[in-house]
Amino acid sequence: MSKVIHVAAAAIFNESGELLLALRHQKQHQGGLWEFPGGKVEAGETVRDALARELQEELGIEIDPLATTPLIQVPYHYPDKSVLLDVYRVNRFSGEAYGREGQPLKWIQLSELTDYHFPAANQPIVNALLLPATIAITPALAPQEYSDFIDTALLKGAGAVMLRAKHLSDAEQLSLYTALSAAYEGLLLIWNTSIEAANTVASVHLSSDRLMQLDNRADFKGRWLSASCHSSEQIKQAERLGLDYITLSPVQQTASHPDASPLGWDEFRRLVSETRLPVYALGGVSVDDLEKTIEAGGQGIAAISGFRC
Ligand SMILES: Nc1nc2c([nH]c(=O)n2[C@H]2C[C@H](O)[C@@H](COP(=O)(O)OP(=O)(O)OP(=O)(O)O)O2)c(=O)[nH]1
Ligand SMILES: [Mg+2]
Repeated sequence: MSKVIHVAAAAIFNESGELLLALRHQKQHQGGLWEFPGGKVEAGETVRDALARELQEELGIEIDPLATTPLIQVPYHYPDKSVLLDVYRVNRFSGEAYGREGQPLKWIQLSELTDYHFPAANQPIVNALLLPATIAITPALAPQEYSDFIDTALLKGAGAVMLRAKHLSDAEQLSLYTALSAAYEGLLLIWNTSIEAANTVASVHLSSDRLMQLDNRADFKGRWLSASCHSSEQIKQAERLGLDYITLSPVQQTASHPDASPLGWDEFRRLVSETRLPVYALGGVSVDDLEKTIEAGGQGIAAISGFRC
């Protein structure tokens, strides 16, 4: 097995909120595809220092390495090499970016990201950029109470809402999901449901049992597909099926599942480091844990409490 190449890469945003892409030269590995600027971490260098050096060498810009935020780590095996892409968000830089190695650059809107062709390892990075940092999960409510919950959750900073309404029939849940999607245009509304009931809704979340029963994601092409994971085996299945993201729980003791033993933050960090998928911390966590979650390599947090009145 050849050595893993550790790569520091950057999702660089300018003041207008545009994202910088660079085109890899035809003769490079994964040539002719778009990339997030960066390069190999050298011996004795921290990843953030490597990032600052690469951005200076490739783009002629200066960054403060400590002002960057971890976005995602992607371990990926190409047939000819294994890489670990260590991707950071960069929101501040000085100088004007230009292709110092002759590579074309492009500032794009996030909404255009899916129009570009990237190396296969970049799919989780694209997802991480498109997904929010927080997901509010609905408690069991009467159907007419969900829009109040969503209004409050959005005010409290929720970036997406997961409809989890197991006390309602599949048909009731589907009509609720349909009505709420129409009422909250532009909101990522995720339906926690079964493979069979999922119909054609835009975003489906599976329990870990349902995840283990799924063979492939062909029926979910072009839609968000995610799952709840509690173990390394389940995470591997989610990765094998090419899911878009997962929740990992319970990170801490939680009133809703008092018998489940918590993973703790060290185990959360370890499990996250083994997968390329974006991971939300779930179970006994709140927005107050967001910074800790992101430093531990997570995408963000998912929670019920903390998003209610
Ligand atoms: N910088 C960067 N590399 C990526 C991305 N996606 C992806 O698979 N890679 C791979 C391609 C390369 O095999 C490896 C690192 O590329 P690199 O820019 O450091 O190295 P290079 O191929 O330019 O070669 P070198 O001349 O710097 O030695 O990571 C990405 O988005 N950005
Ligand atoms: Mg490079």
